[in-house]
Amino acid sequence: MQDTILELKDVSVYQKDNLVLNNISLEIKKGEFVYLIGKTGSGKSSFMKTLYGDLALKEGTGNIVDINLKTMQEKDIPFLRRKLGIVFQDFKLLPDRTINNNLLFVLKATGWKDRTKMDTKIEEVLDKVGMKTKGFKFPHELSGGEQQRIAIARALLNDPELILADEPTGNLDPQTSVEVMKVLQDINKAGRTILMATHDYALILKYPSKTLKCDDNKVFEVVQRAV
Ligand SMILES: Nc1ncnc2c1ncn2[C@@H]1O[C@H](COP(=O)(O)OP(=O)(O)OP(=O)(O)O)[C@@H](O)[C@H]1O
Repeated sequence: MQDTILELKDVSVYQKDNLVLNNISLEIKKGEFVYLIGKTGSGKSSFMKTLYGDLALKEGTGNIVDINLKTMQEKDIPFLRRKLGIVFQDFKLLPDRTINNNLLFVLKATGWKDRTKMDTKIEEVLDKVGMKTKGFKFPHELSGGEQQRIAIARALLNDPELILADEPTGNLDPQTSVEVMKVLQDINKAGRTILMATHDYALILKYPSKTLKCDDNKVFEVVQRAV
């Protein structure tokens, strides 16, 4: 299991009683950058939600960052989330506090106590996304691309073994999308595993990588044609 970050066998994903995805078997290894593509409504978000414990795994077996999704209980979900970094399309920053305080809030909520260590960590993650000088600002004082970089910094706070990014460039213009993508690429080059759901084929062409597709209730790997 050492090099395997995610392994699913015969997994089915349901929304209420509706079958969204069927018979998913796949593996993601440490260090990979994997895209998840598919039409609107094909099940990308439902797939991601199963991985971060928002949808229970009812059929099949799954292991993610050494946690068994099948036997995991409600009380184990915070532990799972701490081993994952999750990035959403709409950033989800707290509007009533500065960037530094957004990050501090997450550290405190995940058990950090030492203020000096917290400040050092915040500086480190802001530096990784090129936002070291913006910590004093409020979210609404930043552009969409900057807010997404902060959301990526937030995802890095607890050194996650896997980053799940659900349409991280969905609200950004093409140029800003490329800038955010460069940040994700750098993070991946530094050794972190990333699974990114996206509609953005231009990004995939610019940064080709292993690609999974949701279609017709299935998830399968697609081979990219050379361009
Ligand atoms: N909370 C819910 N309750 C019931 N059905 C849902 C719920 N969320 C999604 N679905 C259904 O599950 C299917 C898959 O939706 P999902 O959001 O996973 O697709 P998606 O590929 O992420 O779409 P998009 O690209 O638009 O975000 C759709 O048919 C959708 O209507």
